[in-house]
Amino acid sequence: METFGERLHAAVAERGPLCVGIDPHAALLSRWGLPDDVSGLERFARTVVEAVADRVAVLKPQSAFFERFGSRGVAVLESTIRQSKEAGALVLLDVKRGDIGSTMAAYADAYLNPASTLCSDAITVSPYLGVGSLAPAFESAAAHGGGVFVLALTSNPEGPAVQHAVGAGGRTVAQTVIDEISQVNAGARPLGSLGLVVGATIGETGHDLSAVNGPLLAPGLGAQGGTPDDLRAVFGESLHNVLPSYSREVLSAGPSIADLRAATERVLDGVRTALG
Ligand SMILES: O=C(O)c1cc(=O)[nH]c(=O)n1[C@@H]1O[C@H](COP(=O)(O)O)[C@@H](O)[C@H]1O
Repeated sequence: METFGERLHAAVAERGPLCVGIDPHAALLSRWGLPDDVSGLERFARTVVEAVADRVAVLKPQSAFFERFGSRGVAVLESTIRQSKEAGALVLLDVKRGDIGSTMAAYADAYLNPASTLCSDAITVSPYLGVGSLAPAFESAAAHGGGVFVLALTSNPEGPAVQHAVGAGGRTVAQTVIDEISQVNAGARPLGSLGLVVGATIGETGHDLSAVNGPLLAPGLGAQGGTPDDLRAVFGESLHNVLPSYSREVLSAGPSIADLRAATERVLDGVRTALG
């Protein structure tokens, strides 16, 4: 069985280093002329999948915007995951889960076990109950060829108050997360299956990402003010493992399929140049 790291490496080699987020904000539904209900959600997600799932390496549906419509929204999420995979994109489900280990095992079953209708190629998780509490997700990912992206240095302005806090060993909380994930990924070729989330907006923070040996998801580009030029300062020597992620910057080009594709091409060109 191929690992997620192997599959992601191949997808990026074939399609380029880009993740497009599917974030059906109420404001975007309105901008696209769609109702703010489950039919609008369904049209929005289907259009994004039709426009880009056959050309981008990774699609990242943001679960919150589907959950907002209850079980019918989750049913749309299930079809979005299925259709995206069928068109050849890897699906990174953005759910940012994190809980005690025994509960984490149930989340892993929901999102990483092929028996589930929500099974995705990878998920986002939050490490603030301790990286060790995420072990059931790491184990499920390893068993099923999936991936897990752990929040390390997030793109929002509130992040540093927690993530830059220095612990007993003199390391920041974020560096502890980075180091623990690096240990699990050590030795994997061409890339480990555990990723980190590091926002493109954070600037130079002095954190050491050189040993991660896994994908570095970089949200915060576009709508949150991050630019491809910022990536060098944030990632330094680890630029080759960066997976830039855009949601609103691309989505606001819709509902025209051609315009969504053009926006995707434009951001891909921008990040290719920046990543070198
Ligand atoms: O895990 C994420 O993807 C994530 C982490 C982070 O630090 N910042 C961040 O913005 N995100 C997500 O990335 C997307 C960003 O959307 P845009 O700002 O529209 O590109 C949202 O779905 C966020 O929830």
